[in-house]
Amino acid sequence: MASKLIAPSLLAADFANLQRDIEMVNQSDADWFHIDIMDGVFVPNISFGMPVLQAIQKHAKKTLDVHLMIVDPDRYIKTFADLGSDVLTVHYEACPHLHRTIQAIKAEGMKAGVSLNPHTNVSLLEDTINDIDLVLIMSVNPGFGGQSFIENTYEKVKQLKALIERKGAKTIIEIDGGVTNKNAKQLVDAGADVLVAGSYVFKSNDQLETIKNLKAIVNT
Ligand SMILES: O=C(CO)[C@H](O)[C@H](O)COP(=O)(O)O
Ligand SMILES: [Co+2]
Repeated sequence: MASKLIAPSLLAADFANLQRDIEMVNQSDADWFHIDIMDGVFVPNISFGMPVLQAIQKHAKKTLDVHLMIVDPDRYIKTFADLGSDVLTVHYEACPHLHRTIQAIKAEGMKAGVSLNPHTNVSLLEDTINDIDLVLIMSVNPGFGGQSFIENTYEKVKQLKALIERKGAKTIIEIDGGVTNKNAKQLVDAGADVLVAGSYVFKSNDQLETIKNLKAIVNT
């Protein structure tokens, strides 16, 4: 069985000490950097944009997992490729031509991710799942870190896993929002492959130890 991955979300990092926090992730047992881009339109919050991502890319030594919470993401696919994104995830709810968007992400050499809001049913990916490299299931409403995990997520992960298997797809499943040591094991048991953790990692007293423990929990 492939090892399960941990992706600390820099949304919860100390932006006045961003390089320090990036180096912490570089040295940790974490696998990916999760980077949340919010436009204040698709979600009711603005996070950061291209200059900050450029600065992150200069120091980050692991996979850049970029989560776009923006309207009309097609406009910026090439820009995010040029900024070093390895995985580029768009929201299902923001893409009227999802199939075209997925192909455009892949054409730029990135893995294509599609994220589902808590209210969006997994079955809507029936016709695109074989083209999607990663599905990101939101386990909170997107826009803010530090929110409580929505319990219905376990059921959604199971439904998505069943869809992937039924279609013979190679898609991996990522979970984002309110992940802690309390729900991590149950999420991987339901079928998750990658867990994003923001506040749980960065607000802890020993971040390296927190990541190490989370990684151990999901791989036992
Ligand atoms: O996409 C996100 C919010 O829209 C963040 O990735 C997510 O909230 C992670 O933060 P936390 O672990 O603190 O919930
Ligand atoms: Co995110």
